[in-house]
Amino acid sequence: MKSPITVAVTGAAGQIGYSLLFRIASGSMFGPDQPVALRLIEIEPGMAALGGVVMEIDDCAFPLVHSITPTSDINEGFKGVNWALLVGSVPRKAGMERKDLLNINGKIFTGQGQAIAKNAASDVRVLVVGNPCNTNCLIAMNNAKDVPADRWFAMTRLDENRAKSQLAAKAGVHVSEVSNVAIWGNHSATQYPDFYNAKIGGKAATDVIKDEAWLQGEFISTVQQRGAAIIKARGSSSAASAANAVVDTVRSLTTPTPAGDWTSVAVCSDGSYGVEKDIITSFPIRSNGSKWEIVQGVPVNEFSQGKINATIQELKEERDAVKELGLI
Ligand SMILES: NC(=O)C1=CN([C@@H]2O[C@H](COP(=O)(O)OP(=O)(O)OC[C@H]3O[C@@H](n4cnc5c(N)ncnc54)[C@H](O)[C@@H]3O)[C@@H](O)[C@H]2O)C=CC1
Ligand SMILES: O=C([O-])CC(=O)C(=O)O
Repeated sequence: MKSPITVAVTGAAGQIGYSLLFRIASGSMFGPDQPVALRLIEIEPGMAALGGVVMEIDDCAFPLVHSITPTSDINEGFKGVNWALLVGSVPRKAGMERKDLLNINGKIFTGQGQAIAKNAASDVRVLVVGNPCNTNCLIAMNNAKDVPADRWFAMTRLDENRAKSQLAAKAGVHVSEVSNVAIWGNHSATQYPDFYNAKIGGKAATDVIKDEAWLQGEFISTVQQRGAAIIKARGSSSAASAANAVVDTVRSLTTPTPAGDWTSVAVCSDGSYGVEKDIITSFPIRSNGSKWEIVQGVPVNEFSQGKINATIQELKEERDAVKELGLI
């Protein structure tokens, strides 16, 4: 039996938590022979509901669950964690942009960054889901200077999965035929889902879908606005698909990327592709199972460059706003 991986999930009693915990516990995230120690973090008002979720995890009798620690104390919650999944925060409502949440959610991530630096395992990796996730990740990272920059991630995998699904539907093929979909920039309405480098059945997506006006227009806006469309339809923001994307993100970072493909996650920019350094922005990345790298040499044409510039500009503005708030 392997020794357990310790995973912290904040907002564990929330919508995403309710889908995510059972996927982690069943082995979907770390594999079918990897035990997990769950550290479930909630604010005090969420603790009663979290107690119910813990009862349900118990009632699944998962063979891989080594232990469950529900807590509202972040120092206890992040103790010894190898992975910290920062979900807990307020979701937006209809009519809001994700960055409207910065004032509400931003300050959560200063304390959590500090508590991670103080308590987590030396190999900790952190994935921020709570919105606006790129800039919340920037806040946490800047409040945890001892944790190297390559351990911080913010989630754009849901956007990648959405983009793949839209391309597959338009091309009339199964989604598994779609590869090399890069999301650039912010998890927001300015993100750029890059169809120029995407492949369908191994061919350039633009050779399979000949409708470039659709690709440049409706495709991009559908992906950018998908979160809002779900809020409108469901009355609350996407949860099961978000939890699924968390599982996909961690799996993609901890298992080798298939040859020739890449995946999307927001990481601390090292200046690749001329992007401002030290902001958290989505790139195409590859992993060998333990180390990841930004894929270099992906062609960026003039159209793509314009879209990337716009989303990076928004991230710089968000960074400046949180600097002004004293959060970084
Ligand atoms: N990056 C992405 O692709 C996506 C991000 N999200 C974001 O994820 C976040 C969570 O969404 P839901 O689970 O639907 O919200 P929710 O409101 O159902 O659950 C959030 C939970 O977090 C808890 N919480 C609040 N502050 C906390 C803190 N300081 N520490 C620990 N727990 C805290 C709340 O008590 C609540 O139980 C939202 O910010 C949402 O916008 C949602 C979908 C996709
Ligand atoms: O749109 C929202 O507020 C929730 C979210 O991040 C998404 O569904 O992509």
